[in-house]
Amino acid sequence: MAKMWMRTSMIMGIIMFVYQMVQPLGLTTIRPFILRYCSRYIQKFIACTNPYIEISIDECTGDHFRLSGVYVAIQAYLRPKTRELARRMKAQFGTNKKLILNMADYEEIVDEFEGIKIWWYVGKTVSQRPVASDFEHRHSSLQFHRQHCEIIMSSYMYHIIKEGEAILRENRQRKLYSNNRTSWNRLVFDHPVKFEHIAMDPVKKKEIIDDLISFSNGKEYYEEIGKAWKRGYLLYGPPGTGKSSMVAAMANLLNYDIYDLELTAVKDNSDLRILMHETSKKSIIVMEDIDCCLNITKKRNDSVSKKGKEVADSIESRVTLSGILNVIDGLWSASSGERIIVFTTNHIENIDPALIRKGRMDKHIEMSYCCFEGFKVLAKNYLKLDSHELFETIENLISQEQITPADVAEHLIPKTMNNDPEHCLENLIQALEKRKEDRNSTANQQEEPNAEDKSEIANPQEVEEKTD
Ligand SMILES: Nc1ncnc2c1ncn2[C@@H]1O[C@H](COP(=O)(O)OP(=O)(O)OP(=O)(O)O)[C@@H](O)[C@H]1O
Repeated sequence: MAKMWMRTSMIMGIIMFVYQMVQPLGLTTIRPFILRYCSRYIQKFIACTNPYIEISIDECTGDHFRLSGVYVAIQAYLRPKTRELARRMKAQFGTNKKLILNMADYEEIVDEFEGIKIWWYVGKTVSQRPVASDFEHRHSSLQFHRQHCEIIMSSYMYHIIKEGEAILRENRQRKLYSNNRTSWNRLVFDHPVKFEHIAMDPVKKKEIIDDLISFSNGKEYYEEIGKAWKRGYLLYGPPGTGKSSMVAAMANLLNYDIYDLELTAVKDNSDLRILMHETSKKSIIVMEDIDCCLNITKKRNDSVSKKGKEVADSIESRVTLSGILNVIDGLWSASSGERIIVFTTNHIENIDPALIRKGRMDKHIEMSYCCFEGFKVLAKNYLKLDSHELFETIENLISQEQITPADVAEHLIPKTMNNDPEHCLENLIQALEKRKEDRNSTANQQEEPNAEDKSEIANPQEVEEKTD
């Protein structure tokens, strides 16, 4: 170190000496060169002696001054630390008036990674735009000791970007898209339903959650097996069993957007292709009541449901089964990023098997009538009850009657302020008992004509009289 200082001061001395010699000669033309040479040397000298490295990440990217995704991710990563460590912050209000705090200009905080200290700092730059006026933008700079360069470059930088992106994804305002003929309209997706609210067999529910999570974390796996990163789910079951709620819960679990594709609004296969290619990654594309859509059911003319017939009469969609198959397979192969396609139907028997074969619809999920486990979920959601003495009666009745979770939920919602949980449970018991009575009386009615028939046959005299 001492040697270096000696050598540097010698060189500085020589430079000063040369400069002093040159100055009185008035050699104005070579003076700037000498000065530039000196300042370059000084900069090199500082770089050699300073053991710290600085990297700047600019707020803007490219010639068009677009906001850099990496910069945004870094800001998101630093945000929790900023709240904790910074003395000066800048406040912004995001969607839903959510308060966002970032580091103020020229503020500095310290981060730590694997025992290494990293100093973060926000600076400002003024850039000259080719057309418009000069414009001021920010950069985030990190400083660290030269000896940690390898770890910072190979691990830390990737770590902060990944973490930042995960934070952004979590806080992102999700979107619900609905289509017209060839374009999507966007709304904020704000459905609060989560898997814990869905009434269904808990084993089946866990299986679905595991499947979704392993899909969303499966980038490497899908690459390894050479398959597009896509998954299809078929949700089938009677109305009111929670198919739409399940789609919303899926989107909330994975933090995906929803594209609610109304096939009856799409004129033909080529418009369908345009719509599908406009969907973004990390999304769920839903086609509800797929059996009701035009031209794609198994035996359209004789078995299409009532709703399907009404739709068929009212619009002129020429989307065909092969159009849908092509567009799904095309999307599967041509676009990058994870996507889920969900078909829902009340009549699985009406759907062409080609549309729901494994590989297109990988998982078939039956949404069925409410079981006792499902009821317990609803009782917890609506009445905040984990147990009650009336549960046993309900368990007994619900195992015999077919009642949808939507119907159970309707009985459990308190109708007036005075409705206590017990009253709601009694309402449900009454409803279940009424169903039981109705079922028994229908069964009796069906049996009665048979009894008459038998008695008629049992009395041959009467039969003879009748035939006469
Ligand atoms: N399995 C369930 N778990 C919790 N709530 C449910 C469930 N099924 C239905 N519900 C309640 O009933 C309402 C209607 O359910 P949903 O629209 O999800 O049923 P669906 O099967 O999609 O019906 P449809 O076939 O008529 O579209 C929901 O808003 C929810 O409150």
